[in-house]
Amino acid sequence: MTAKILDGAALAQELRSEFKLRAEALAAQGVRPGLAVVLVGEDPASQVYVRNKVNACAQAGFHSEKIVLPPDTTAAALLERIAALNADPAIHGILVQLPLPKHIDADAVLEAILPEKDVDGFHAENIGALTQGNPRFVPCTPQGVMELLEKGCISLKGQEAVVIGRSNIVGKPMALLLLAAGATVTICHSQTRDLAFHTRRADILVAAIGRPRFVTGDMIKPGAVVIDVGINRVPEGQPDAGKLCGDVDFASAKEVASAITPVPGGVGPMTIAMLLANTLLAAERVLNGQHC
Ligand SMILES: Nc1nc(=O)c2c([nH]1)NC[C@@H]1CN(c3ccc(C(=O)N[C@@H](CCC(=O)O)C(=O)O)cc3)C=[N+]21
Ligand SMILES: [Mg+2]
Repeated sequence: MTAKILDGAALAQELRSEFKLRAEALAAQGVRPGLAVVLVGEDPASQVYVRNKVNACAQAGFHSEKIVLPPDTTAAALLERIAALNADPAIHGILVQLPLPKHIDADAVLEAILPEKDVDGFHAENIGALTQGNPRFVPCTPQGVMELLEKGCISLKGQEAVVIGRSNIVGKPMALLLLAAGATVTICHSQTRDLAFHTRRADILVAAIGRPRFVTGDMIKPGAVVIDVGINRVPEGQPDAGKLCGDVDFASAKEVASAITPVPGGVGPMTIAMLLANTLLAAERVLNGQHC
């Protein structure tokens, strides 16, 4: 058996065409959705991601602003920029690219973004709302995974879902969304005693570990749905060294799973699509006077 591919690139493209129409409808009512992306420092990977986000905005007819600050920017200076964006009526969504330089307290920065402009869904108020089952802005990567599962007609009610990774950005919100959808959820992490014991029980397995090709076919239950959130470089000495790969060893996993997301072309493009979705939502809420 070889797994069905869950094509995130194709679904993201479909969604982005829909967003373009919704943006035009909003613009006709006098509101052009606007996203500000703030990058501190010169990390090459971050520069690529930020460029992709700004390009996606342009393609969908959104207004966007890219704000690039030097690596030695102080927390105070960054907070000042965020305050200005909070007050800017042309900006509906604010994204501060992570990771931030070590001398800046990232949590304090994320809390400074107005919750109604927090299109990443990282503000404590938005995480709290998600936890209580009244989601406002949901973090983009896990939300993109839910869209892919829905598009693939993968039912979650009563299913055993196992998430590897407990980050605030992916693992924890992913687990909350799967729980809300009726799955029985296990969160595994670096201190989990017998990881393969858990992964082999999973009907839905989400890998968000940050280790190239870590999850191999023998760790997967036959027929499981495998979601690969990892974005890594293939280490030297392995086939395709230097290319992009996920946290899942695709070659062995696809022989065991019933459905699987590829890297690239799986979860990554969906993350960007959900960023646009959240920005639209923020702009629509302003138009409708719903400040949540
Ligand atoms: N505040 C904040 N919000 C984020 O959402 C955020 C962040 N910081 N910091 C970094 C991570 C990473 N991330 C990705 C988004 C898209 C792809 C993506 O489109 N990947 C393509 C490949 C891109 C390539 O070729 O490098 C794919 O998987 O097909 C990857 C990674 C968002 N992040
Ligand atoms: Mg994690």
